[in-house]
Amino acid sequence: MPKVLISDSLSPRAVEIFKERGVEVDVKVGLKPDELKAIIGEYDGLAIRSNTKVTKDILAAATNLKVVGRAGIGVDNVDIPAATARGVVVMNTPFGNSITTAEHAIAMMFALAREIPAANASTHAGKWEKNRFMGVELFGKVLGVIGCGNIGGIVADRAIGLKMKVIAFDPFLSPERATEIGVEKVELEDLLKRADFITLHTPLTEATKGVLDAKALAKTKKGVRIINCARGGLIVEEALQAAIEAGHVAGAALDVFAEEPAKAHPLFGNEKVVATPHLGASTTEAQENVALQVAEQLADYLVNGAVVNALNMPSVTAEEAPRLRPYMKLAEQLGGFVGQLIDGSLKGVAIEYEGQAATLNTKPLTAIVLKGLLGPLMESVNMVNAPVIAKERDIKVAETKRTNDGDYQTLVRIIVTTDKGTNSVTGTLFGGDKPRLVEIDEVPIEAEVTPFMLFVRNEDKPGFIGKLGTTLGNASVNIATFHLGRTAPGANAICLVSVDQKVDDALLATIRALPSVVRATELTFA
Ligand SMILES: NC(=O)C1=CN([C@@H]2O[C@H](COP(=O)(O)OP(=O)(O)OC[C@H]3O[C@@H](n4cnc5c(N)ncnc54)[C@H](O)[C@@H]3O)[C@@H](O)[C@H]2O)C=CC1
Ligand SMILES: O=C(O)C(=O)COP(=O)(O)O
Repeated sequence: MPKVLISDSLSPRAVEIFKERGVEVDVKVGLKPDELKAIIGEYDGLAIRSNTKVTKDILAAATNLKVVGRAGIGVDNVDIPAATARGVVVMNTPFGNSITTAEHAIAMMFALAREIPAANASTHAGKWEKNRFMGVELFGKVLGVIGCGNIGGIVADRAIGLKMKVIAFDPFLSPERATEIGVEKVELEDLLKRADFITLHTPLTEATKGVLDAKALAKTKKGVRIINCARGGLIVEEALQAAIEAGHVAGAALDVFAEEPAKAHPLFGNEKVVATPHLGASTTEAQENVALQVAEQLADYLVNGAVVNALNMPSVTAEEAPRLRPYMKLAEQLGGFVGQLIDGSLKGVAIEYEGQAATLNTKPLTAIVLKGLLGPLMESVNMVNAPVIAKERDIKVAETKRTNDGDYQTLVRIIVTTDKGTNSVTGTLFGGDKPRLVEIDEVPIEAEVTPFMLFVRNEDKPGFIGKLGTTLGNASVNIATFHLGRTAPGANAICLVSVDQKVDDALLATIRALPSVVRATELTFA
């Protein structure tokens, strides 16, 4: 039974779902990094929010970990490249808390415009300072949205309802989408110059880090108010403090901070600053949504192999997973086969899906072909990191799909090019679920992949098969199956022998020395 650790505070719904789906679950909230590191090796899955930092160090200790599920959106607390390198799938729940977070941004905008937190504190203190607080209207003001994705789009929609003029800076926002949601797409410079309120809704990345720095703040309108419900690192906090103290920025509402938990901060105590402790996603509704989604996604992956909302792997729906399963086995075997056949440095892989195979979601199949192919050539390759490794090494990967009018209803063919030549292998599924090789280097053959195999290319001459059989017999190697193929009588022939044990180097050398042998390769499959 797979085992999952919940290491941040999640709605109890998550535990119920894991149990219903046959996943064992432990809840340990507030672990220190060393404590998490000491126990993470026990778990197949980890469910987190923003508190748990899934660092390279933690991942190195996570020897059984297959998946990290973020009950929420931002994954800047997960080292995704390190997770990918270790084959750990990272998932988030991209929509569950977006309305809630957008509402928090709007609430923060009102709080700033009407100084509600300060007025509230003063009134509770019995001061009745009616003349001290003078707000500004939102009506007719320009709201600048930096990052107009899910949350930014919802904020824009609500702000338009408040009769604000919304302008957005987002290089990935299409003009069509901008028109659809009623915002004016602008450049950052323009936004900074025109906005009365600026709200941030980008992820924290190298490109967005410090997007509001001293230089950017200097370009803003005097009296601008700034709302950040995305990530603290988007604003250079010292620059914001200076701009507030200089009277240029009229106020800031911050839900997130560069260092969290933020228990002491130079901006704390400043009446122009409204602060909340990363509450953007904290509503009952959003927490139910994200807990339910993350538990379903993790359980689906660990139990059925379905991949939803993964940031480092192609998706596989729960419906597709059972259909894909025999193909995954076939694709991995074909990749592994050709990976052991090739000689020279890999340049390109072409994967052809024919017939039924062409109707499938082939992205995960291609990922597992690459895993099979690269596995014999390097350490620690898995389905998650294989496409990244291929890209890093400049190995061109091409997929083609075509309907098939040949002998087989379904075929997967892998053609690998190296600096020394080309090898190919083709397979099908017998009876819908049993992988079979049907062609090696364009020579037809019909064979099952077994743990120990011997591949021989030979001249098609009488007496060769007997000699090969005797050589194996003399070495006490038992033959399980013997498959032959040739393009034409007397032409190049191949034989694929399944044996009960590994063929050692000395025996391989004897086989290579047999007359008619062109090449002999030993193949192993885990
Ligand atoms: N305060 C809180 O509790 C919460 C905070 N968040 C934060 O909000 C962020 C946004 O969430 P979503 O809207 O769901 O994400 P999203 O992916 O739907 O939208 C992000 C938008 O930012 C844009 N973007 C990316 N790089 C950019 C750049 N360099 N300049 C301008 N725009 C850029 C993207 O094109 C995209 O449209 C999350 O990454 C997370 O960090 C999310 C939920 C709760
Ligand atoms: O979903 C996000 O990105 C959030 O920032 C929410 O964070 P939290 O789950 O409340 O720690």
